[in-house]
Amino acid sequence: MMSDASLEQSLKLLREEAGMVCHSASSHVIIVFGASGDLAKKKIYPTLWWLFRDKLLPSNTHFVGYSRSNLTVDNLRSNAMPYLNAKDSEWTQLDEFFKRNSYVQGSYDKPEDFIRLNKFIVDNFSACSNRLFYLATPPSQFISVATNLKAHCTAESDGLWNRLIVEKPFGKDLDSSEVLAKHLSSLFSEDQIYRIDHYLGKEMVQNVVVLRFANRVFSPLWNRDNIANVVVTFKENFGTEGRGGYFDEFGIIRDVMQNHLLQILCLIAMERPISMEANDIRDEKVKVLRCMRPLSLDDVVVGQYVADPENGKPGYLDDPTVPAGSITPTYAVAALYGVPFIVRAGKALNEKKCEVRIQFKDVIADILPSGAVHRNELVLRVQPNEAVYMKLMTKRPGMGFGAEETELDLTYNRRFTDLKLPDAYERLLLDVLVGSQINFVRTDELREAWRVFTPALHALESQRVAPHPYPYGVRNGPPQSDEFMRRLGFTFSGQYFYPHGGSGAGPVKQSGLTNSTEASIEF
Ligand SMILES: NC(=O)C1=CN([C@@H]2O[C@H](COP(=O)(O)OP(=O)(O)OC[C@H]3O[C@@H](n4cnc5c(N)ncnc54)[C@H](OP(=O)(O)O)[C@@H]3O)[C@@H](O)[C@H]2O)C=CC1
Ligand SMILES: O=C1O[C@H](COP(=O)(O)O)[C@@H](O)[C@H](O)[C@H]1O
Repeated sequence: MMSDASLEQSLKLLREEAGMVCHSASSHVIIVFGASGDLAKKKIYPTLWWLFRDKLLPSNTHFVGYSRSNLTVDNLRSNAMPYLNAKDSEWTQLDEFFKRNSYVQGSYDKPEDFIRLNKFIVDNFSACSNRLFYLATPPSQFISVATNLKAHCTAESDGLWNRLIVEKPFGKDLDSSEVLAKHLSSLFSEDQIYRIDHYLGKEMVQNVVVLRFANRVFSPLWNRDNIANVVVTFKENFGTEGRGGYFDEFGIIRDVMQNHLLQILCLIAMERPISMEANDIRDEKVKVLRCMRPLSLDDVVVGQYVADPENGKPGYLDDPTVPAGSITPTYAVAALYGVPFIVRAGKALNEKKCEVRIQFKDVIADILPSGAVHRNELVLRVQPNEAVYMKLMTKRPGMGFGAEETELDLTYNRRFTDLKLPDAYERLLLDVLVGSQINFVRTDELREAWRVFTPALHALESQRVAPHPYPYGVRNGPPQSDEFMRRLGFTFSGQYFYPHGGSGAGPVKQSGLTNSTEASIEF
């Protein structure tokens, strides 16, 4: 009788003879599920094109779009065209890119469609292809797509890999996220699953670890003895505008706060990881989350934008894709356990911006006149116009002896000229191709994130808490949010003056100030 080992060896030889074993990949195939959708046209196809154009992809890479719609590659191209930013001089290369594309129409739940997709890949490229599956479908399809992929469409030879990119939202609360996580992990191993949070691919978010751990000046100050509060802000100056169908089911907390802002916060709050390995960094992020107690209703203020007759902008409920009477929050500010950490996110505000603001505790300024000294702030501006600046006090230059608030300013586009920063998706897609999980969310991180937010989300929904109204275009959601932040210790002096223009255009003056002299105090 044959031993198990020799049986396995004989089978291997037979498979090799039949051409079923690959020693290494001869090509890479990137399969986009949900190729007809919004994300595909606005983010995924442009990213693939930029990576192709800049020759950052393995040479023999092919792209297969898959969705239920009856489409052609030409349709994919024209849908994505407005987002590709292709110059006239790049036209030939763009044609080359689309020649590498194909499209397969199929369902997300019928095994025969996935068998057909598999045959398409093997017939048109090679059985020896690494496969990257991008799940850009509505989350309701994740389970059936993953199940069918595993059963009928993965590369099944040693030496090849299958990787799965899963877009957010990863569930709607702790329970639904656990169901999804368990299902995916019954099919694919953790190192095959890439849960994408595109904020982790943004330049300034990537910079947090370097800024914190490569600079001696910050480490002794980075603790609750010196930091009064940390505010992580996400603002958009537009509303849902036709995307209400998706948004209304989730709301701003699930859309932005539980994922993007919490990830940034973890990088700000974590202890030094033992190395830059993906799991060492993610271990530290999980420790931060595990220290946080679950949010209750007292820890949040929610708002919903209403029409502003002065600027003619519509309210959330005026969006025809939003259900009548919806109480879904479009703005939220929450206090997370710790320093405190304040996270806030809102649609239809006065500007588009994402930043981290670290307010240091007040100095004992008893040798200076009262009110002359403002607390230091370190600001990491994620977007727009990446910048790191520290607001601090200096003597006003000249004969006088006034104290003036000014800044140490590292504005990227002034300091790093000719800089082309990669789009977050470009960086993250390359990470997946090289097998780096460093910028992706691990199952236990996700579980902890939902543990923190689920009680408040359930309470808001079960008690039908009405969000506070705020007019489209205001600075910080409903008036209750500034009050909430003040109670948590955030202070705003309103006297700072930045002469060069900031995230917006032109010189920046705070209310009541006309120039830097007025912002200083003589003594
Ligand atoms: N390198 C650069 O480009 C630099 C740019 N600047 C620019 O200078 C300007 C001022 O900078 P900075 O002091 O950091 O930012 P701001 O003065 O705009 O805001 C400081 C903080 O106070 C909040 N705030 C603003 N107004 C009020 C208010 N009336 N009541 C309560 N809170 C308020 C802000 O909230 P909210 O976010 O909601 O407004 C923010 O959290 C900005 O435009 C900035 O971009 C400054 C330094 C460097
Ligand atoms: O994930 C999301 O992010 C976008 C904002 O992304 P950005 O890179 O343009 O800042 C947000 O508009 C959207 O609602 C949300 O789902």
